[in-house]
Amino acid sequence: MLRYLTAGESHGQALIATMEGIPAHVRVGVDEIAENLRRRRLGVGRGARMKFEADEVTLLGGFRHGETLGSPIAIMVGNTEWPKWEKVMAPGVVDEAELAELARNAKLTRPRPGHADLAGMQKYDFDEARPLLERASARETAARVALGTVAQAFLAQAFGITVLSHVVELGPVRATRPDLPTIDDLAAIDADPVRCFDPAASVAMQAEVEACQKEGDTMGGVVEVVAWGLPPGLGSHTQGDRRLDAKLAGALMGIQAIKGVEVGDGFELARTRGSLAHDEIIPTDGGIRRASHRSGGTEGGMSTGEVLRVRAAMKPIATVPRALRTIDTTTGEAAAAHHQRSDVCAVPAAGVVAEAMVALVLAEVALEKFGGDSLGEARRNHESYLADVAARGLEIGR
Ligand SMILES: Cc1cc2nc3c(=O)[nH]c(=O)nc-3n(C[C@H](O)[C@H](O)[C@H](O)COP(=O)(O)O)c2cc1C
Ligand SMILES: C=C(O[C@@H]1CC(C(=O)O)=C[C@@H](OP(=O)(O)O)[C@H]1O)C(=O)O
Repeated sequence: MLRYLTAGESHGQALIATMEGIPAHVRVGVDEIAENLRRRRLGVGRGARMKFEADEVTLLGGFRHGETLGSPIAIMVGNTEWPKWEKVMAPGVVDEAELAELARNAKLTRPRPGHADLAGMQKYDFDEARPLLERASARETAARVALGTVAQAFLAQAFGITVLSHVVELGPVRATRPDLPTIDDLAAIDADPVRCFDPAASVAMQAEVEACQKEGDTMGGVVEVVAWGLPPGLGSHTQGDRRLDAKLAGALMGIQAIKGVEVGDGFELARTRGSLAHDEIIPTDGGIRRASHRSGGTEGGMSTGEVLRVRAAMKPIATVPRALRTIDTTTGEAAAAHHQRSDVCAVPAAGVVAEAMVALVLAEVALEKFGGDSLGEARRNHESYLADVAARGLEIGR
């Protein structure tokens, strides 16, 4: 069983991520985690904070000599900007004078439409947005990317699974994407400023972000996560909450600002006749293959053994510089929503977060199917299952 939690505020001292269930002997180090955190900060449209703040990774538990121990993992991602926020975010009691000073300077009483500010103030009984936005902020996704890196290392080393992502839409611009991207297609995607496969679309997307920034506006978009090397049979048709599709949708919708998820051709399939919507099964030498790849690699809530493809739609950033209408909660009067600094577009970064979430789901369902307290045990269980599937003439031809 895989379970994980994150803690920590956006402008707090650090984020903490813990995870239990990853087998022993998975090789993963600070450098790999730091590299994925670096990827998460990239992309056209990210705000000023991404330039001056750094993620400081410390492995606090669950690792020894570059490998997992099979014990609970604890990772800390430090905020280098903490000294500037020590007073505002002090976890301990602060004296009355200091509290009054903070209130005079920084009370956020004009909640932003589209962010957690207003619903959070209503629900948690706060008279300003600061205590809400701190945890609602997507800064938290750094902790999930750290965990996702460990999940990715486990998937690669135990089963040969690779998980990557790319941007397929940014605002109104759509990329012409390959029906079935290869690992090579997406391996170099970080070199593109919007992490897009299609060079012409990338140029148009960058222009769109620039125009948006000039006009004091913000943007959303769509990312696609692709996973290669899955065996058939991860997830289960037997219960709604065990369906791989349900787990993927839940995990992706758990990312801040994600408002829609599609598995495979998703909504497009709803507009297509059955004769053209499904992936026909064709015999090959000693096995089977599919004539198309519309399902995205799941059927009946289980992986089919084909390439997994899932997309997530991100709404535009809520902190719109051309401030939106709101109220001042101290007076009840109409006001402009608070705005200090912000990303204009964080879709390329959301792709890296989506990769981490898909990897965490795949690690969970793979552990459910194959178990294993050590990497070797998980690997053996996987190999013996594949050998059995092949012996029954049902091997997936590649
Ligand atoms: C990587 C990433 C970066 C984000 N950056 C910002 C930002 O700079 N400003 C902002 O207002 N929202 C940003 N967001 C979105 C907010 O976190 C999100 O709008 C907020 O949590 C409300 O979304 P929800 O309605 O889905 O919870 C970002 C989201 C992600 C995934
Ligand atoms: C810090 C990160 O993203 C932040 C996510 C975020 C939000 O509201 O979600 C708002 C911005 O922070 P601030 O309001 O302090 O400028 C982003 O920079 C990060 O991704 O590491």
